[in-house]
Amino acid sequence: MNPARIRIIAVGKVRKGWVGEGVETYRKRLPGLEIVELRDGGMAREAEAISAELRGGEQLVALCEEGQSYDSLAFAKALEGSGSERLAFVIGGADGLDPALKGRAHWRLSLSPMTFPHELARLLLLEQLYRASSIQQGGPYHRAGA
Ligand SMILES: C[S@@+](CC[C@H](N)C(=O)[O-])C[C@H]1O[C@@H](n2cnc3c(N)ncnc32)[C@H](O)[C@@H]1O
Repeated sequence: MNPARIRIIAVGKVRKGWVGEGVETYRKRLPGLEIVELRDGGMAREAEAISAELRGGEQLVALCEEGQSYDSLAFAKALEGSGSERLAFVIGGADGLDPALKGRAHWRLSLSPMTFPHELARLLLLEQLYRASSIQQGGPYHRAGA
């Protein structure tokens, strides 16, 4: 997996230091992956800002509880299957993502049926992206069931 074809577009800042540390740890392990932070300000405005941020040819992956869920091996495979497509993983703010935006997403991805604060969703997504990259490379990071 080439992390440079992945962007995370996230509404809201990471305010908790310990979450920020985790985000930075995994971001460094995924060189080239870009994180774009957008201001929070209501679902409709946020949806406009997200749409304006998306690049032509980039596939929108909306993070939402009700999306498709995977185990880590299947997620790694799904990412591999997306070939060289450029992916924008979009994380909503406190109000969540606009339903119309989710409706036009190429892929709706759930990290769990439970709801997480956006900061934790960012950290969990990064960790799973790193895990997927390690699985694809046959690295020792992923030990299923361990
Ligand atoms: C606090 S949550 C928003 C909750 C909001 N009440 C809702 O119904 O969407 C903030 C963002 O984190 C992400 N998120 C939270 N839990 C998630 C999960 N289990 N799977 C995927 N994304 C999640 C989503 O992008 C969501 O828009």
